[in-house]
Amino acid sequence: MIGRLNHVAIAVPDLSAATALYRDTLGATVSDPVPQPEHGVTVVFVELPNTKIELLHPLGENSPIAAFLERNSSGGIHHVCYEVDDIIAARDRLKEQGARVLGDGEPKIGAHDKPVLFLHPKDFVGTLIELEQA
Ligand SMILES: C[C@@H](C(=O)O)C(=O)SCCNC(=O)CCNC(=O)[C@H](O)C(C)(C)COP(=O)(O)OP(=O)(O)OC[C@H]1O[C@@H](n2cnc3c(N)ncnc32)[C@H](O)[C@@H]1OP(=O)(O)O
Ligand SMILES: [Co+2]
Repeated sequence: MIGRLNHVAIAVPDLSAATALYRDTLGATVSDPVPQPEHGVTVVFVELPNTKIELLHPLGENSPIAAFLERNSSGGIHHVCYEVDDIIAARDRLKEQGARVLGDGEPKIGAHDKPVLFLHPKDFVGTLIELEQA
């Protein structure tokens, strides 16, 4: 069911410092910061030849990454995003199998203008999973 790795997301305490690290030290192509108010984060995209890295920083009062950054004060890998062909079929199959789909279970439009859903990290060996419709 899951297909390509779309991105790996890293939560960071200082977005401009993390962007400079990826651009200047690691020599990657990075985007400008893109606010995603629906998701409570600001995102910088790092383009790699075979995938993307998302640098995430909290946005607004109730950011879903705030508690994670409190626990991981220097930042850390926050989620991986896998592509699926049909996000509703994937969601229904996962729910049947007992996995917890986060939020209200309805896909939101993600950073790449495609529907996304998140799966509880405790149901997937300690890793938060994002599904994105390809
Ligand atoms: C823009 C978009 C896109 O790419 O299109 C994005 O990515 S938006 C990316 C931001 N959006 C999201 O992440 C949306 C989905 N995420 C969420 O709803 C939340 O982050 C949760 C996954 C529910 C976790 O929230 P929070 O940390 O406040 O809950 P909590 O403190 O009760 O944590 C419950 C347990 O899960 C663990 N836990 C929390 N976040 C985790 C993570 N990212 N990876 C692995 N484990 C994690 C905690 O350590 C804790 O374990 P213990 O009990 O053992 O201590
Ligand atoms: Co993401």
